[in-house]
Amino acid sequence: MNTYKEVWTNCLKIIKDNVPAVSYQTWFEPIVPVRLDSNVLTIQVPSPFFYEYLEERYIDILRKTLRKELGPDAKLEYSIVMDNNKVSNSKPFTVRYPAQNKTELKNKPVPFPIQSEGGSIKNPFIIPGLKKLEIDPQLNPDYTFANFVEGDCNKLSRSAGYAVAQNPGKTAFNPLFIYGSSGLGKTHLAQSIGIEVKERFPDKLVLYVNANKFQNQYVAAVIKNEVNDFLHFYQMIDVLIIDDVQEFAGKEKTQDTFFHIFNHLHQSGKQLILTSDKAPVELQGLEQRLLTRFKWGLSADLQQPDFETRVAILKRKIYNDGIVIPDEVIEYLASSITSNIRELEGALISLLAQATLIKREITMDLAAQVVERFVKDHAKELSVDYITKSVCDYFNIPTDLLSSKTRKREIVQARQIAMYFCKNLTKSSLSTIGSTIGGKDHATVLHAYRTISNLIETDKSFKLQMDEIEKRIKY
Ligand SMILES: Nc1ncnc2c1ncn2[C@@H]1O[C@H](COP(=O)(O)OP(=O)(O)OP(=O)(O)O)[C@@H](O)[C@H]1O
Repeated sequence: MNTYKEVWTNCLKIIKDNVPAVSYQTWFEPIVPVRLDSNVLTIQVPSPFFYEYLEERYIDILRKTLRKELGPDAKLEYSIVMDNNKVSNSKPFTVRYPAQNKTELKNKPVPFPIQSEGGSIKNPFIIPGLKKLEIDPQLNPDYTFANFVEGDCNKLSRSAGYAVAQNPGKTAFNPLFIYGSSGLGKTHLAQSIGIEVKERFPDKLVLYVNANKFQNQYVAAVIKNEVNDFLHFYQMIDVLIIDDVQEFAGKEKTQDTFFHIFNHLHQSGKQLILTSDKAPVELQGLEQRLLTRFKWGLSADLQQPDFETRVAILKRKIYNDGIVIPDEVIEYLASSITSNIRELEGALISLLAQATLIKREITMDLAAQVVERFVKDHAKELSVDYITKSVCDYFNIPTDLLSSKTRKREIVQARQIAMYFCKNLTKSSLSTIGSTIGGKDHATVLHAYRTISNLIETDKSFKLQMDEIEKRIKY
């Protein structure tokens, strides 16, 4: 029989080959194996957040490796050592996986979270020395105002963005909150502002960061005990652009930290630009005090472009790429793909690739083939809201009932099914799925996922029903 250390070392060997090096260092190296009681391995982790993160991101690989070592009944227990500075009672306590009841965790003061996925912001923690501080603003040079075609769908947002770029921090549009569905130009517009500010005011510190990356950096700072440096760094920025703030949903500590950064920057007359897939009033899982602040400046939406704007966007792209395409083909593309500019561009790129590969002229015939395939492949952009609605339609229940507190069996199961499909068919995190569907936490989503997976494996008629729902969602 292997000792607990050997078991864990064997698990680590497999895990190391299967997760990125930086994640391995961050999430697996700090783990200390503490005991093995028949098939139950206990590992010690530094905080509840650590445990939650492992459960959310790495539970599959943990389960597989552990079963390989200890057989199909392998179990994992966590011993969570609280930070001595922050918790009076530092006695470790254990949570048995699968941990469905988080009250034990919730009642303990939770130290700041941890983690790093090797965020790509270069030198995020440079301390200003004698020389002027410089940071890489993380801007895509193609995302300029010149390349952002104006139409009725984006007039207000674009002109507000332009005004902000002329006078960052000094207009009433602070924060500037840009929202709209996927692929309608939020990132492009937000980055245009950053590029314009850099051109007009080269000394201003501009930084673009996606909300997930911000969260990862924050967590990494906590691990390394560098939260002060993290705050200091962000509080120095003159124009801070945070993309996809809906991703902060359910991440309370990150929201808390962002709240402090927001206040500091706003009070110091610095500019904040935020993007989101929903208007502030519709955002779920975000603290009220943040939502209130998001509404302080201007909330401007991006809508679906009309036909003329879609044609203009394609023409701009073709012109930038130095290519010539017959007008009728451009118009055909613009009339076939209507709701998402990213997909419109994608279809154009596919068409160019096809023409190059098979050395054929770009004709209407070729365009029709490409569009047909493209529309099929990108039939639907699946979102948590869309999936929830599809599941509710299938069971013929109102969507708001799914988010209610009812314990009625069929509602609970419909909710679990919606969560299952959201985890499988979208890139949303468990926290985001949970907070969108009834304000639940990530553990509830994980539990739902496991319950439904088990049912699919064991109950044939349930599986058939699930196949039918999936078809409805996808086609
Ligand atoms: N008005 C526009 N003019 C020219 N190009 C545009 C315009 N709007 C969007 N695009 C292009 O469409 C693509 C998708 O835009 P972007 O990534 O900014 O969308 P998004 O709203 O941020 O999407 P998501 O929410 O999925 O991140 C980009 O290549 C962008 O350059």
